[in-house]
Amino acid sequence: MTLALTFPEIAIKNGGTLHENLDTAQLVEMAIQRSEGQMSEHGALVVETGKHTGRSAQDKFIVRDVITKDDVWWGASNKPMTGESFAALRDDFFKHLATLDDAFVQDLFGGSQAEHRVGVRVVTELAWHSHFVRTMLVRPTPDELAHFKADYTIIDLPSFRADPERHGCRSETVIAIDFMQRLILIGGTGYAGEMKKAVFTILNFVLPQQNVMPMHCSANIGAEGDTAIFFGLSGTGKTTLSADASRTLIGDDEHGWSDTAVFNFEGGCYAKVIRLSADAEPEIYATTRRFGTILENVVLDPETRSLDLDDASLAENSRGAYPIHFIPNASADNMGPVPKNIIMLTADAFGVLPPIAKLTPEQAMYHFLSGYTAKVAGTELGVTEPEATFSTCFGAPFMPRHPSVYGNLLRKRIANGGVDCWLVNTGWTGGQYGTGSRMPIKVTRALLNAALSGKLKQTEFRKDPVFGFDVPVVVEGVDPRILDPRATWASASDYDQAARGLADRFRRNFTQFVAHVDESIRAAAPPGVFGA
Ligand SMILES: Nc1ncnc2c1ncn2[C@@H]1O[C@H](COP(=O)(O)OP(=O)(O)O)[C@@H](O)[C@H]1O
Ligand SMILES: C=C(OP(=O)(O)O)C(=O)O
Repeated sequence: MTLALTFPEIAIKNGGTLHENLDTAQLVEMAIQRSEGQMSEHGALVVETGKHTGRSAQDKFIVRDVITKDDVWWGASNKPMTGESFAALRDDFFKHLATLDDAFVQDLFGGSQAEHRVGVRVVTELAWHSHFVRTMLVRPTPDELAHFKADYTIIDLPSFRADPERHGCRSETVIAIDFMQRLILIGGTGYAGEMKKAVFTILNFVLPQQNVMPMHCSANIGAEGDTAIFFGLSGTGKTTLSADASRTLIGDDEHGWSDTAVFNFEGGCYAKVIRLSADAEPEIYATTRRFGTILENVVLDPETRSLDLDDASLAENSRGAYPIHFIPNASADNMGPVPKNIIMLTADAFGVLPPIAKLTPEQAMYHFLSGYTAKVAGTELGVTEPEATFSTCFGAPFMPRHPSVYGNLLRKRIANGGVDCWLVNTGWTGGQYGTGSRMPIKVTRALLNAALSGKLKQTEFRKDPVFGFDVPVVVEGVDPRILDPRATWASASDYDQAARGLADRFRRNFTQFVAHVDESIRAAAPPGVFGA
């Protein structure tokens, strides 16, 4: 394999400056000087990303001809790019870089467990993107920096405009990964999240070969040293629910499960801040009022510099990025023991799934491969209201290998024993999106507390006739009616129809995995018999 790019190859305009490894204060100052953003009354850096307020999922490519075909899963999420197109793109990226007066470089790690991490050199056009990526990834110690070796290079140029004909892409936006050159090119988008998701994609490619399960999940640790992981697609509550004053936060979005630990890939969190409530999410709310936090697409009063977190006029997907230690009680080393509980979060826009259900190991594998949820408005370009989707592994856009690779790793780990699995609906209750309402965060937290404390599995369950999993009948501190979604709908027959419709969708979606799993997993499909 070719090594990652080295500095001399990164040339900017004659006499221009390559700012290497600037710290937070320097980057914030430069971002403000260059009018990339403004400071809020409490010191957060507030920036706008223009039309790019979410990931450009359709613009992500993997170079095809230099890796063996079987290494990559060419599902809808991974589009192939020829080596020729990538070469042209790479040339044009370097030409574009050479027109810039300056650029920023950060040397960072993806991965907190030293034996499983990758060194990433991130070259950005914008000071605030450099600040973002430094906030989000794992910052090397001075000694590690002195000996830093980049395994991968990311070049991130929002002002670059791709040419679909010449570069073999779809639009002026491009995110292209060449695993052999170990080079990632991100152009034509201001959405900073693309950089962190690119590192996630790298680790999702690399870690299965090291027998580590990479996961789109958050993670925290209870008082007894019991780790919980929360799988979920964007917007299902990984960040919200993992920040819990009674538990130690490992991370909010991307983790590895090795033989010895659950470890965060990152060193920061990326929270959704639209309509953020100080009451329901106090720890996250507090980060919006601190120097060092970056707020993307939050509306700022130009006179008072106060924030309006309720104003979605710039974006529904407004975000706060902050280093993990801004959350009180975060783990010092971004790691915890192997999990005792696995939570699968789903934002069910049909409003038919119960707020919590207990899964057998086979059902857990079935739901992991299915990845049913709703895409939440704004998280991907073009999504304006919740949209039902099956995103395998609860993170299809970031999984370069076949889902069965991740599924088999999960299965092995669950089979080692001592893990309880739960499905949690953070989506709609009392009817589908439009009629019902979003599950109250307080209810979800109460149910999670009961599950994680070990109390919930001791209570009485009923078997759900449509979905086949076990649903608790009574949980202390929770209105029992909300536990039974059918009882929350105005019309039970409408519920039955919607539930059977979702069960059908599950079965249709799963046909793609049938050949990859054994009969016990196939038998974990929703029976869908209610009222039949
Ligand atoms: N019951 C619930 N559980 C979790 N989040 C909820 C719930 N109801 C509403 N929300 C909102 O949904 C969003 C979840 O976003 P986030 O936690 O960032 O998801 P993720 O980290 O999975 O992308 C937040 O804006 C949160 O306030
Ligand atoms: C950053 C992202 O992930 P999440 O929404 O899960 O935080 C994203 O999907 O763009």
